[in-house]
Formats: sequence, C-alpha cells, structure tokens
Amino acid sequence: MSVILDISKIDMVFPTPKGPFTALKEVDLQISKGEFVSLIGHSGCGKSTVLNVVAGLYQASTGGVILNGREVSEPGPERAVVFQNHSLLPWLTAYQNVELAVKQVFGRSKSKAEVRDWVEHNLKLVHMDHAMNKRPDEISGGMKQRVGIARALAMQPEVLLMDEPFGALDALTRAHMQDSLMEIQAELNNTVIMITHDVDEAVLLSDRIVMMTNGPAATIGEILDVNLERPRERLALAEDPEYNHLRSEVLKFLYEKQRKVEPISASKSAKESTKKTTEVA
Ligand SMILES: Nc1ncnc2c1ncn2[C@@H]1O[C@H](COP(=O)(O)OP(=O)(O)OP(=O)(O)O)[C@@H](O)[C@H]1O
Repeated sequence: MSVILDISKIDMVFPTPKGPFTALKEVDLQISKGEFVSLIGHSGCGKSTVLNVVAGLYQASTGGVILNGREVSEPGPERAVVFQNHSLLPWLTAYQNVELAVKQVFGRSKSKAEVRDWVEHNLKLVHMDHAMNKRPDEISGGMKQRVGIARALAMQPEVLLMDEPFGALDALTRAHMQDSLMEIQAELNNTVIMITHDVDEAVLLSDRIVMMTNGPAATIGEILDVNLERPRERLALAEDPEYNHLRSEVLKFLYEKQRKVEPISASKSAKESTKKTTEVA
C-alpha cells in the first residue's frame, strides 16, 4: 500500500524555564492510505505532541511530516482533528457546527443545496440526523462527540487525527461509538491516527498499534500489526486467541517493558483503583 503520511525522524524540544526539554526523539512512522493506527503509551510520553506536529499545531525541532508529498507546516482541513473534549461552538446547532466546516472547505465548490445534502449525509453517518437542530447544551456528551466526528468527516480529510476521542465517555457509550467508528471506517476507509489509553479499544479498532516509550526523549518502542479480520465483533473477539494474544502483548509492553514507577498519592491511588485494568494511567 502507498504511504500517504510520512512522520520522518522527528525530535521535539520544548523551551522551558529550566532549559530545553526533549519530549520526542527520532519518532519515525510511515502510514498507508486507509490505515487505522493507534498511539498508546503512558501519560506524558508524548502522544499528543506527535499528533500536534502532524496537525501542524507544533513545528518539530528536527525532522518533519510529509502528507501526500507536501511538507506540513501549519494546520489545514486535510488533517481534521477530533479532541477528547468536543470542541463544538455552543451557540450553533449540530447542523450549523458541521455546516461551518463544510463551508470553509467546500464553500466555493458546492452549491447551497449540495452543502445542505453533505451536512445531512455526515450527520446521518454518525446517527445524529434526528438531533441536528439541537445546540450542544441540549445533547449528551456522546452525541456531542458524534457531531465532532461528523464535522471532521465532512471535511473529507486526507488524515483524521483523534486525540482520545472517547476518553470522556461512559463505557457503554464508548462501546457504541467504537462500533459506529468501525462501521464508518468500513464505508469510508479513512486514514486515521488515534490516541487512546484503552488497550481493548486499540486492538479492536486498529490495523497497527504504535507503542511509545516513556519520556523524556520518548520514541516508538514497538509496533504491533493487528491482522484480525474485519468486520470485528467485540463479543466474538473476547474468545479469540489472536485478539487475546495481541492484547497481552500491549499490556506486556506497558506494564513490564515500560513500567512506570511513580509515587502516587493515597487519594490518586484510590481513584485509579476504580479504573479498568486495561486503561493506561
Ligand atoms: N508546550 C509545551 N511546553 C513544554 N513541555 C511540553 C509542552 N507540551 C508538552 N510538553 C511536555 O512533553 C511531554 C509529552 O507531553 P504530551 O502531552 O505529548 O504527552 P501525552 O502522551 O499526550 O500525555 P497524556 O496521555 O497525559 O495526554 C510531557 O512531559 C509534557 O509535559
């Protein structure tokens, strides 16, 4: 398959009051068209920094990112981002939030009627057409996240960047969102980079799981190919030996090879103990 996105040996050094801080060292990753890649690693290892460099929000200190033969130097609609905390404009309806992005990208090439059809089509894809005239404060967190995804998809990005898109959702809503995303993915075959803290989510959704070492100077530790057949069904996979093998490979990487020994306060450890064991802190 052809490489669409080349993250070429990036270093990221941040200036801080205590001097330069090397967050990333030689992060090198090539992604093919239509691939779904997850980034996983302990908190603070540099996942968001990688995503922000690809999004064009940060400029790498060394190396660079090439998308479809062009170097990335600023944000652009061909790299749509979905954040954990839905970033919808609160005074606009779901429809208007998506419409705004569509007009930005296709304002010149689509007629009014085409814009309307396209906005509605993308809201239908995420099953939000029934609530398209509601404002963000009138819909649930999961629904807001659906609108955020519709808005990103409607821009027809060459790469969809997702920073813990389902991190703030309850487990059931999260499972629904993962299933919707797999359906959409089967239909559109987007190229996706998704940051997640959830090992099951990474295995369920990805073609490859990129596991990052702990910082400072974090880099790619290992890459795991996920060759499970699609469509994937979470209940069937729970019994699948290959699924369980992949899952334990990720857990091994995180909790043996990259074990993080951190003093945690009593209150934090109490809070963490309620977390799923397969979620990375
Ligand atoms: N603008 C910045 N200036 C200085 N240091 C930064 C900046 N942005 C990130 N860092 C540092 O770089 C490292 C990587 O941060 P980053 O947010 O990319 O990690 P992460 O893996 O996404 O973390 P999390 O999973 O907690 O979101 C951290 O040590 C962070 O403190």
